[in-house]
Amino acid sequence: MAAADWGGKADHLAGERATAQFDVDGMKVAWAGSRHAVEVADRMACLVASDPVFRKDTRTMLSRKELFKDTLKKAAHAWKRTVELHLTEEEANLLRLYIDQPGYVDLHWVMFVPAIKGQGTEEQQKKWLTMAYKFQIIGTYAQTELGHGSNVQGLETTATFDPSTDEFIMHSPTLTSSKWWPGGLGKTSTHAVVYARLITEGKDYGIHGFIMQLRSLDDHSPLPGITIGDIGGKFGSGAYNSMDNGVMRLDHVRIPRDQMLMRLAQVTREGKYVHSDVPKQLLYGTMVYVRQTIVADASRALSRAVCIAVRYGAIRKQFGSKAGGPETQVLNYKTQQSRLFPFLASAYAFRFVGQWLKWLYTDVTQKLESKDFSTLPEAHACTAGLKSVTTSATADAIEECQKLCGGHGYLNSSGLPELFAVNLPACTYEGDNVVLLLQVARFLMKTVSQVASGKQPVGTTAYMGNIQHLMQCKSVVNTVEDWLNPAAIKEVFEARALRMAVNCAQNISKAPSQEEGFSELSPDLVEAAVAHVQLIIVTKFIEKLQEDILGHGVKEQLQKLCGIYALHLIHKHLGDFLSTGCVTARQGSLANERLGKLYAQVRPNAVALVDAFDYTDHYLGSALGRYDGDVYSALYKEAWKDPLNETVVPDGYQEHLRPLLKQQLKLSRL
Ligand SMILES: CCCCCCCC/C=C\CCCCCCCCCCC/C=C/C(=O)SCCNC(=O)CCNC(=O)[C@H](O)C(C)(C)COP(=O)(O)OP(=O)(O)OC[C@H]1O[C@@H](n2cnc3c(N)ncnc32)[C@H](O)[C@@H]1OP(=O)(O)O
Ligand SMILES: Cc1cc2nc3c(=O)[nH]c(=O)nc-3n(C[C@H](O)[C@H](O)[C@H](O)COP(=O)(O)OP(=O)(O)OC[C@H]3O[C@@H](n4cnc5c(N)ncnc54)[C@H](O)[C@@H]3O)c2cc1C
Repeated sequence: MAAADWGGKADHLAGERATAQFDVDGMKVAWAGSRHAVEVADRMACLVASDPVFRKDTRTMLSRKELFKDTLKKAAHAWKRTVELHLTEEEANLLRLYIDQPGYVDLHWVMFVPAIKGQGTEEQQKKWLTMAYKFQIIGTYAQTELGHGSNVQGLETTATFDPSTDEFIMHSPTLTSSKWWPGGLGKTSTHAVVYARLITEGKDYGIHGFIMQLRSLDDHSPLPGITIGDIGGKFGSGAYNSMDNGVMRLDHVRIPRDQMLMRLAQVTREGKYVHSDVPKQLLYGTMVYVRQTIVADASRALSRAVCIAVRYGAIRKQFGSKAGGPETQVLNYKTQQSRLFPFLASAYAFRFVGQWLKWLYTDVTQKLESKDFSTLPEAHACTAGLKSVTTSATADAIEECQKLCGGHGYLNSSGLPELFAVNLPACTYEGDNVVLLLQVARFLMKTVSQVASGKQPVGTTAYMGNIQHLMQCKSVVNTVEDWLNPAAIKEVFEARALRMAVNCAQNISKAPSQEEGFSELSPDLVEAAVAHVQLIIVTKFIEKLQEDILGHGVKEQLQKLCGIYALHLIHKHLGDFLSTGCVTARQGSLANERLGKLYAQVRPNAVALVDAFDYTDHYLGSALGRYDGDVYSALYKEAWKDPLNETVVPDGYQEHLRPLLKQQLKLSRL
């Protein structure tokens, strides 16, 4: 995007941009995935930024009710624009993305529609998706209950088949079976895919999905037997409070039999339960799909925080030469670089692994269509693990970026508090991160045992097949420069991950039972899972560098960022690398030395590297992260927008402040 599109004002960061040693447009293509992706993203971002309905600069000052209404307005306007402009699915998704306000439409498109696509029969898809695609109905994904979220098999809502009427009776038998959390459920959704225990012929067949109409399509009132509301305010101002996460109780609500999603299993007219030949885990397919999209969200959120902190760090000056010379840009402090540049590298690393994960998901989906279910366990492990590691790292990094921006980072106008509050729940929704890492660990333990019995692992666990070498190899690194070698880096990550997994497997085998061992060792298993996932991220970054990457200096910058990503992990998790004997203390300190050199090389490119994310000022929503770097004017201007500044003398002065001051004055005169 050209500077003029950002307002064409003085560029306080021009000096920083002049020191870049690479082609920023080429980097934009590498980041977005293709020239086409850059072009569409630019067009949609500008469409949103130039439309007054999509303003969000006073969002954190709105009451919950005002914010919710504003979300309804934006969603309706977005749909109107989508129809008027005949936007493609790709364009419409990006439009929603740049509007940047969580709302019911996210659940409708990201969960309700995919759940019906994945679990509905062709006939059911035809009926329900036709209405959903035209927004004649609004849907959500109602799985979690007050008493159970992680343990899906523990859900209590029942769907009891009544053969006398050919209906299911949907019921919440206890307080804890109340549906709790589904986005859009509180006030908006007309329909939902509701997960409930299927009971027929007196037998409980476990959790299945059912399509339910919740509200009247005439006046939006809940249908008989359904009690629905919003679950209340959430963390932070603005942020996820635009979403009406809901609570729902069902009192013997009847739905036709054909509203059970019947791709995985069916109930016949007579009430017989019949299971299809597809694995029952496909019930969890929607979650696999969404976890994959969340990795892309994490890289976006992290890149926004880093963009703000880098640009501000280049503007902000503190302390200077004793002789009264110019003050130092805080970005020049080595401590600032060692805290911030690993996040910059992580943003790129997560972006590339997210692109790969999207490919993996598409590949698995195609295989499933031809009834090849062999890659499902790996897809589950990869989506669960990457969702977990990227969202946890992103939430931590956004919080640290606030600190990196000092006091101004704590202001809502920095954009960081809202960014943190919106992304923090990604560590919990779509599966608590620890629960998901334990799923990865379970997959790893199975793979280790298969390797032990001579089976050759494939895909992201293929490295485990090299067990003879990886269990006893020593890193070849001898000089600082040796840490530039991708093969040397990959080897230590592989050895660390494998040794941690094998240690766990050996310790589990000493326990009285597999289950007890798994439970006792769960903290170690989580660490082994993290090591495996970090290896995937490092590997995919290295593989990205083997592709054709166009643009002067682009590949060189990415090589440096890949080095920073890998070496900062070695530095951070040195305990793992030392205790598993993959690197020595000396090699660890050489890695750290290399890291310092890489930070210095990235420094002149830092602002250009965040420019390559290609974010408009509207999307970034930060006085500190403005493209033109005019930070202080922006902060000053933003302050005056606060409702407290609407009057010079505040409300409450007459009732509370004046009497207090007068009283104290009187007392002092006595
Ligand atoms: C250029 C860029 C363009 C971008 C355009 C993007 C457009 C975006 C537009 C706008 C942006 C808007 C932003 C939207 C962002 C996303 C919105 C996100 C909204 C979030 C809303 C949140 C929703 C939710 O949270 S829904 C509820 C989620 N709940 C959970 O995740 C529950 C977690 N629990 C579980 O998954 C399970 O209970 C469990 C896995 C923990 C345990 O399962 P269980 O059956 O009890 O037990 P287990 O014995 O462990 O497993 C049995 C076997 O099954 C295997 N398995 C488990 N899960 C799966 C699976 N998912 N798939 C495959 N297999 C699975 C498991 O490994 C076992 O196998 P084994 O062989 O027997 O070992
Ligand atoms: C903003 C937001 C939006 C959401 N949207 C939806 C939605 O649209 N639809 C929907 O159905 N749900 C939704 N959810 C619910 C979400 O999916 C659940 O909150 C999530 O799956 C975690 O489950 P839980 O809340 O039961 O946590 P719990 O499982 O109760 O977790 C509590 C703690 O226990 C730990 N723990 C749990 N089990 C284990 C274990 N086996 N081993 C070790 N530790 C364990 C966890 O790590 C965590 O620290 C949403 C949640 C949030 C926060």
